[in-house]
Amino acid sequence: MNDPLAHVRALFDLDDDVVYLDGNSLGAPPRAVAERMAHVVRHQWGRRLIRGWSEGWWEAPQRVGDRIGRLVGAAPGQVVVADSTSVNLFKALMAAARGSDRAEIVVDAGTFPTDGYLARSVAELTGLALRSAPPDRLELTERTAVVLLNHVDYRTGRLLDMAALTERAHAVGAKVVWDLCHSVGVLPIELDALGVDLAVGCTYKFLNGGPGSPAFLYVPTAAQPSFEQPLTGWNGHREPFAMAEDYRPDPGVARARVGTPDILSLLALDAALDVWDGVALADVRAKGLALTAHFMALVEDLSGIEVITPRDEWRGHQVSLRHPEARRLTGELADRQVIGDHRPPDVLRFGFAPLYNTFDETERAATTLAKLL
Ligand SMILES: Cc1ncc(COP(=O)(O)O)c(C=O)c1O
Ligand SMILES: Nc1c(O)cccc1C(=O)C[C@H](N)C(=O)O
Repeated sequence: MNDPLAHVRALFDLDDDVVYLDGNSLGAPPRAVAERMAHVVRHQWGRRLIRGWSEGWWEAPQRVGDRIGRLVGAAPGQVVVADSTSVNLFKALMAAARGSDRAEIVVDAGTFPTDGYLARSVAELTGLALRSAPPDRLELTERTAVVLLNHVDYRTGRLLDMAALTERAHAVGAKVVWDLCHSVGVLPIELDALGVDLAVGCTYKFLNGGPGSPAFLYVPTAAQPSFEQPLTGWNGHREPFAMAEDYRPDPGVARARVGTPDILSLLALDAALDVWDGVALADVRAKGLALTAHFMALVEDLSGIEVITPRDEWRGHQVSLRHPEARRLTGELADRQVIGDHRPPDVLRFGFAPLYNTFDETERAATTLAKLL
């Protein structure tokens, strides 16, 4: 395949003898990050000290949010980078559910656990019921206040139809919150165009922000005045430095902020996002589909292996294989420098990051697995 992204791998600090197929859990470090962090620590923090806050740090959650907005089809002023995905899920679900005269929150069955746990807490706090339903049988009705959906399933890699499901939720007057953890940086997403109500996602996977890099939250402009999130910290205040007694939320997306941002992680993410300059998401998508298709073709007939990732284009950039000895195989692959991961009880997961993974690596991983089996 002609690979328009072949040159991007050189922007990453990777060892060529390691086949890294776990970028869907923790992305690889872009080389620019180490250099930028040294600059931030020595020059911004070191020389500017407290003055850093008025020299770009304070606005960084919105500025970096706008950079992510470009990857998810959100016009400027609608994405903030802050906190963890879990915390942002809580803000989003509470804002969507509280005050509703409807009866239930719906979450897709097989959701990543934190989403389900938080939906449960929000249901308890708001007095709504929580119903878990398979994505192809959601059965949304006028009773549904909000539905929480994982765009790409962390276990199987299945991709949901965001356009159709958002429309279905809206047809019954329900709100939809999308978890984009496994789809941001994978395929073109059109949050504004589809009229998505709220979305969250993490930045340490395909956005390569680094371990624990802050998550993002999308609140569309039209919904901002009514976005009443429960964590009314001073960073979300209209005039944080007025130190006022009463909480008055910022009129814009900054109302989704809570406390002091983790500037070092945020600026590491900012540096990591540079690798996306000049990259077309359509190319990323095409290569991701090709890498995963190639890998599936190489492993599907191996003894004891069942491919559980969809073969059609309704998949993200991971391939999940079921095998009774998944845990042992994942460990033995890692011993041979092929890094994937294991999800209990019996799933081997391989994430393909088109910015740095190659077809040669795909073949090395498949050959190593074949030898082990
Ligand atoms: C779909 C999904 N949602 C949420 C999370 C958790 O996010 P965090 O640990 O940033 O709260 C993850 C991964 O950890 C995930 O895969
Ligand atoms: N967030 C993680 C962490 O803090 C440690 C180890 C792994 C993770 C992950 O991101 C797991 C990932 N969300 C998954 O899809 O399983």
